[in-house]
Amino acid sequence: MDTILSINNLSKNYGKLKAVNNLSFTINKGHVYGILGPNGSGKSTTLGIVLNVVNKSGGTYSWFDGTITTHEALKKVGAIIERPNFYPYMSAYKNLRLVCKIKNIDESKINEKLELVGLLERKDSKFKTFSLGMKQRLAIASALLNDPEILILDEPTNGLDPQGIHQIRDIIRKIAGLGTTILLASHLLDEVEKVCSHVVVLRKGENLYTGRVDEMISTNGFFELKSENLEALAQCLEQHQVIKNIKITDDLLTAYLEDELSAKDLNEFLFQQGITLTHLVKRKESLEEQFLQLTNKTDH
Ligand SMILES: Nc1ncnc2c1ncn2[C@@H]1O[C@H](COP(=O)(O)OP(=O)(O)OP(=O)(O)O)[C@@H](O)[C@H]1O
Repeated sequence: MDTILSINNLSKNYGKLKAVNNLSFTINKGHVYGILGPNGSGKSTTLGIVLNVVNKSGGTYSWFDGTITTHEALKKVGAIIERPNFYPYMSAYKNLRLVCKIKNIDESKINEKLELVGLLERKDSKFKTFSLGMKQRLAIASALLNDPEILILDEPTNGLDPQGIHQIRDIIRKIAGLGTTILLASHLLDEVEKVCSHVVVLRKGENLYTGRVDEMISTNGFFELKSENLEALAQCLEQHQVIKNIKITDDLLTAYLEDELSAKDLNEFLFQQGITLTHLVKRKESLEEQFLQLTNKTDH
């Protein structure tokens, strides 16, 4: 598998503050990666380091297996790490034409990228007439002009209205579908869940989880159960080997699983013990619950 970026034990200190603490992860071609963490967890600092705008304190990173210099590598990277900034009185098209001139890119790409972000019809409108969402989409088009190997976005939907958020997420998925690797930083769990295939979870600069988003839900899940006799139900479940522990809240019993157990098998087992359920739902923790668990675990 082609490696786009590998980060090894990367650290950044601001005085005593460890903004990034011994962080390691690898980005492979063709996936959508999320760096997920609350505000101040070190997402922007990490992006700043690999984009060569923030100096690291320790560790290493290498682009494209270290086969080319960082300077050359960054020519294959499209990044938006600040609010989009273009000339307000110039049209979208003319702004992108200027970017092409500066970066020595063929102008023929402009229409294709404007189309991709849904702005082709507005190409002659002045930048200052654009909504925030349109400005962000123009920034994405601009970052894609040189067909980068990877697109890096820092909080791409910050400040946008629901429709704007939806459009940006659709565009990110579309770009990924065309084969571009994506790395996005976000503090929004559902954004990562909806857009990314892989995630690096950060808290106070430390890596709490790295892996596939779907595998992050690593537990076997739990059952939510109700019965007219909760006491008897609880006693019965305690004898079941696969039930790890039980929690009762009002009339709802939650039974956490240590191993695989189907709803059918549990229902049969309870019925044989003379217990009739009035409610049976099998659930897995959402990424949000999992994320909260991960962040709580290290909260001393
Ligand atoms: N130039 C700086 N000088 C001192 N401290 C800094 C500097 N830049 C960032 N920090 C601190 O480093 C930590 C990580 O900040 P960073 O911006 O990387 O986090 P983040 O996860 O991107 O959060 P946000 O979404 O709020 O930007 C924070 O505690 C922040 O205050």
